[in-house]
Amino acid sequence: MKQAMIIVNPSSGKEEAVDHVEKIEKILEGKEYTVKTVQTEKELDATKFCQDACSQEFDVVVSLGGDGTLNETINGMVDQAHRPKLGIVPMGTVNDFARALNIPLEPEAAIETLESDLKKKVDIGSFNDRYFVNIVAIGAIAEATSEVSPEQKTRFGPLAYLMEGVKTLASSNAYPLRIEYDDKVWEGDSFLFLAALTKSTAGFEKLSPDAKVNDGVLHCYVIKNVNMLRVASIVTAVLRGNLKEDKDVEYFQAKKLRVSSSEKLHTNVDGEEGDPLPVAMEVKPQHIEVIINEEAR
Ligand SMILES: Nc1ncnc2c1ncn2[C@@H]1O[C@H](COP(=O)(O)OP(=O)(O)OP(=O)(O)O)[C@@H](O)[C@H]1O
Repeated sequence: MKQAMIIVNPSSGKEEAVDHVEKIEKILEGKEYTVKTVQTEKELDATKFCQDACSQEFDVVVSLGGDGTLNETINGMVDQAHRPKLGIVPMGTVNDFARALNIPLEPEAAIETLESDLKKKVDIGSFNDRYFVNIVAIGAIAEATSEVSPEQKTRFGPLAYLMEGVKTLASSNAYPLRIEYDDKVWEGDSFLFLAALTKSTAGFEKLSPDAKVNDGVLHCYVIKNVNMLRVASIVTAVLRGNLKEDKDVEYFQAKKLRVSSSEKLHTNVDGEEGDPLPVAMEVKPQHIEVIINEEAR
């Protein structure tokens, strides 16, 4: 008998995740899975549940929650020998990974995706001893956006990050960065460094428009030491999807990176605070299989 686990974060989004469990169970049972539903209570529960599902060789794990739950679920499977297929039902305010995969953002529609037999292999990034699926940001802005409150997110959605970012960009300094990537090095002063696996960051789907979920590379943007008058044009470039063409932005692709600084600099990994510098990153190409629908293909 095939086995499926549903990992539910009841606190995600508008606290409506639990209302969707029954429909998911029905769909999976209809596909002849024995279904085990578990609820998270705190940080890292999703990782532990997913590790159990891997060691018991479950066929499918569904993450019913926001990007935090999804990130914790994926962290629970990356290192495992047996990795179940991943179903995603987005319940958060941003849902970057679902956006990147063209999985519907509306939960009812996303649940119907689970009827599908289509799958897509996606890249995962390692960041020191953990994993990410969307983006790593380094610099003062990265630190500020970790502080966006749940209330701000609910009220303003992705704009909350943009507002916090612009506020910080206008008041912070550039920092010296050394970025070793593949066999090259970039060294200089930077306001912000971004390493993106997917096109969607904080709900902005054009930040790194060329990044495909399965292209095996990190799309890297170094925003150099810009004069304050140029902040507005960089924000416009982000919104228009042409950040990499900006004269104050260095763009490159890399499979492997090491970032260090003489200053104490913080990082933001998929929207949460990460280790301070120095950090190492590497792409694990097409490492996880996600259930998608025809549209997402
Ligand atoms: N029962 C719970 N109550 C409170 N927090 C929880 C619970 N279960 C898990 N968590 C923690 O909540 C964090 C945030 O959850 P998640 O990202 O899924 O929802 P969200 O914050 O509403 O989504 P988004 O960030 O997209 O708005 C998880 O990373 C997890 O550590």
